[in-house]
Amino acid sequence: MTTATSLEDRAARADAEDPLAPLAGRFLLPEGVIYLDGNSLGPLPAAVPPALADAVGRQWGTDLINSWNDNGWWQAPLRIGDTIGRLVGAAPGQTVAGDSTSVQLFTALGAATALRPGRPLLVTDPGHFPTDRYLADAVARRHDGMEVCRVPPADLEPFLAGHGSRVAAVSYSPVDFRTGELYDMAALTEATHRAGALAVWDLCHAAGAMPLRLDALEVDLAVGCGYKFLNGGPGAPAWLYAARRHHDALDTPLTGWNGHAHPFAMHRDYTPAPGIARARIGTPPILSLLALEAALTVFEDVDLSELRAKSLSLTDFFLTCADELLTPLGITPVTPRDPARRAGHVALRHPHAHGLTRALADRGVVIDMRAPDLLRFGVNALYTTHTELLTAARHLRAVVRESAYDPAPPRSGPVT
Ligand SMILES: Cc1ncc(COP(=O)(O)O)c(C=O)c1O
Ligand SMILES: Nc1c(O)cccc1C(=O)C[C@H](N)C(=O)O
Repeated sequence: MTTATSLEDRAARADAEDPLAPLAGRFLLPEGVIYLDGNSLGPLPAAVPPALADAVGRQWGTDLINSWNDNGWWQAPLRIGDTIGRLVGAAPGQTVAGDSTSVQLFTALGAATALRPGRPLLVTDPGHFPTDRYLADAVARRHDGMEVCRVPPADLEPFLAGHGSRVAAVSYSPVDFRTGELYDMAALTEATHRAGALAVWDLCHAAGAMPLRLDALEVDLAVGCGYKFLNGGPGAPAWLYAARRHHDALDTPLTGWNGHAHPFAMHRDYTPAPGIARARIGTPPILSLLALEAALTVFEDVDLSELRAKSLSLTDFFLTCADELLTPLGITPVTPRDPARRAGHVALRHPHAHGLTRALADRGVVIDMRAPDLLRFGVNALYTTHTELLTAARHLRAVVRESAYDPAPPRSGPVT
C-alpha cells in the first residue's frame, strides 16, 4: 500500500517532471485558492483583460461603428469559430461562434431533423444535461408526430437495431456531466450513421480538455460552450459545427438577418448565406466574443494529446488519493478507472456533498456538487497540479474526520 509520504512524493515528482507546468502562468488564478471548478467556469486567462480593455477603450470607444469593418467585428463569429474548430478537429469554414449553447442546440437539433425528413424519432440520453433534454423536447413539439426517445449511450446499438430506420438524429454528449464518464464518440457516431441517422454532439465538457476529431469521425453537427475548458468567461459565446457536406441543405430554425446571403441588402425575404455563415443568427456579443478570442490564445502551441495525457495523470492520481484517504471515510469514487472512459473531472459520492463543498470552499478549495450526493473535482491540465489535488483530498479528509461541515441539504436556488 502507498504511504501518505509517498503520495506527497509522487505528486511532487509528477509536477516537477510536467512539461506543461509553465502554462499555468497564462492564467490569473487567485493566490491561496485551489481551483477545481474549471469544468463549470474556466478561470481568467491573462490575455483577456488587455484584450477587453482594447475592445472597449479603442475599438468601441474611439473607432465606434467603423469597428464592424476596421476591427473585424463582422467576421468575428467565423474567425473565432475557426479557432475553436482547430481545437475540435474541424477544418476551417465549418464552425461559428456566438449565442448560448442552448440556442446552438436548438439550431443543431432543428437542422438535423430537417435533414432527415420522414424519420420521426429523435434520440437523446436520459442522463444528458437538462438543457439538451428540454431542447430535444422543444424541437420534437414543433414537428408533427416527432417523438423523443431517451436511450442511454450503452443501449444505443440494440435500440437502433430495432428502430434505426425511423431515427433522424442521435444527440449525445461524450461526457456524463455528473460522473465524468467518457463515452466512445467514434463508436456511437458510427452506429448512428449505420442507421442512416445524424450524430449531434454536445462537447461542452470535452472541447479544450482533450483532442477531438469531428471531421475524421464524420460527425454531422456539434455544439459546445465557451466558458468551461475554453476559459472564455461567464456567459461566453457558444459555438456550432456543421459538417461541410450538409451546408447547402442546412435549414436552420432561427433565420436571423446575420445569416442572410446579403445582410446589408435588407431584402424582404430570407436567403441563406453560403457555408456555415448561414448558421449566424443576430448581432453577436462582440465584447464576449473578443474575450473568448483572447482566452483561446492560451491554446497556441499546446499539443492537445499532451494536455490529455496530463489530464489523465491528474485524474488517475486523484482517484488514488481518494482510494487511500477518502474511501475509508465513506466517500466513494464514481468516475471510471479506465482512462479510456474518464474525461476531465472526477466525481466522488457522499450523502453530505453540499455541506462538504461549502466546507472545502472555506478552506480555499473550490469544487462543485451535483444533487443529491456528488462532489465534482474538475481538473484542467493547463493549470492544475498533482499537489493541488492531494491537498484538496487532504482537506476533504480533515473536514469529514472532524465533522467540520453542515449536514443540512442545500436550500433551493442556484448551487453552482
Ligand atoms: C452538456 C451541457 N450542455 C449545455 C450546458 C449549458 O447550456 P448553456 O450554455 O446554454 O447554459 C451545460 C452546462 O451548463 C452542459 O454541461
Ligand atoms: N452554465 C452554468 C451556469 O450558467 C451557472 C452555473 C453552472 C453552470 C454550468 O456550467 C453547469 C455545468 N454545465 C454542469 O456540468 O453542471
